[in-house]
Amino acid sequence: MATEVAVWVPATTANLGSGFDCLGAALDFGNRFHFALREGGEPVQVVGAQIGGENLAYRGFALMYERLGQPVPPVTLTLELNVPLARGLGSSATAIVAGLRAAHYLLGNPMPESQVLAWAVGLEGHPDNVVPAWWGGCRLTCGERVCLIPWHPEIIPVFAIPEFELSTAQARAVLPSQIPYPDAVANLGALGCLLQGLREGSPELLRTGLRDHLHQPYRRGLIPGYDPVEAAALAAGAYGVVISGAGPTLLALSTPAQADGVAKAMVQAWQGVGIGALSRVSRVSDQGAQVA
Ligand SMILES: Nc1ncnc2c1ncn2[C@@H]1O[C@H](COP(=O)(O)OP(=O)(O)O)[C@@H](O)[C@H]1O
Ligand SMILES: N[C@@H](CCOP(=O)(O)O)C(=O)O
Repeated sequence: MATEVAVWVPATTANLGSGFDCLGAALDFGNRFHFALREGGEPVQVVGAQIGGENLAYRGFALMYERLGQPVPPVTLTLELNVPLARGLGSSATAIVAGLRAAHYLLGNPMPESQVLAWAVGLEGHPDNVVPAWWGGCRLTCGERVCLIPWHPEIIPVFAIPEFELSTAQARAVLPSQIPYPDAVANLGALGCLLQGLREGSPELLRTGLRDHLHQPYRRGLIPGYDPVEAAALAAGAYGVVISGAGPTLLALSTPAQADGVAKAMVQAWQGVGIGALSRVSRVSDQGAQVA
């Protein structure tokens, strides 16, 4: 039996506007988690980075042993993090997927992959970052059904990542428990347009499809600078701007030719309201979580 394993998991951008809690895409950067079993000592030693809250990589790791009725072995966990924490780029999903995948591997892969994925989704609470992190690509999840959504290669995701954090828990706390019927209907139409727009690379369909009525109206107030950053991206030629995951990172979809200009405009707009930000011109990647 192996006693150590490394798992790489991609960052994700979830929701993509109208696909709240069901649509997300894997990106071309990610986190690496190395797990080495020990004979004894404290349950977990973490090396490489400090996580503000609970270490969800260890939580996922321990969950696998618990579900199989086995004692959780002491482990040294080494983190190589490239996904910023609490920014809406799926950091928690990388950790959960890595923990479960690592423990599953070390136990000899005894469970169907679909069961391990379901446990990962259960721990995160929604599938739209965990599922693309697991499989790669852009994925729509509906119950147990997962669809690969074609992503036109001329659509470039451009991220503006502000210096402040916003936890997913905070961003979910502002959502109402009920929404008006017209808002639900508007999102049904928008999601249809978005999926078609992502497939065709159609600017008109993307503009319509990125409009959301379920979460963004309630969350944008948590993101100082949202309005000027959105306006700057649109003026620089973006198809639209949405909150990446639960925020505060903002995602613009752009043509390849305009991507660098959109990135620069978004960062400048954030700086204009006194908030530091970094940009990242990314790609949707086919590569899901990898055990090495
Ligand atoms: N890379 C990581 N490794 C371990 N635990 C993590 C990691 N990223 C996030 N977490 C845990 O998940 C919690 C929730 O993160 P969250 O606000 O959902 O961030 P994000 O939106 O970036 O996924 C964090 O407070 C932390 O306890
Ligand atoms: N659908 C979730 C997505 C959270 O993604 P994260 O990258 O912020 O963890 C939500 O919008 O709450």
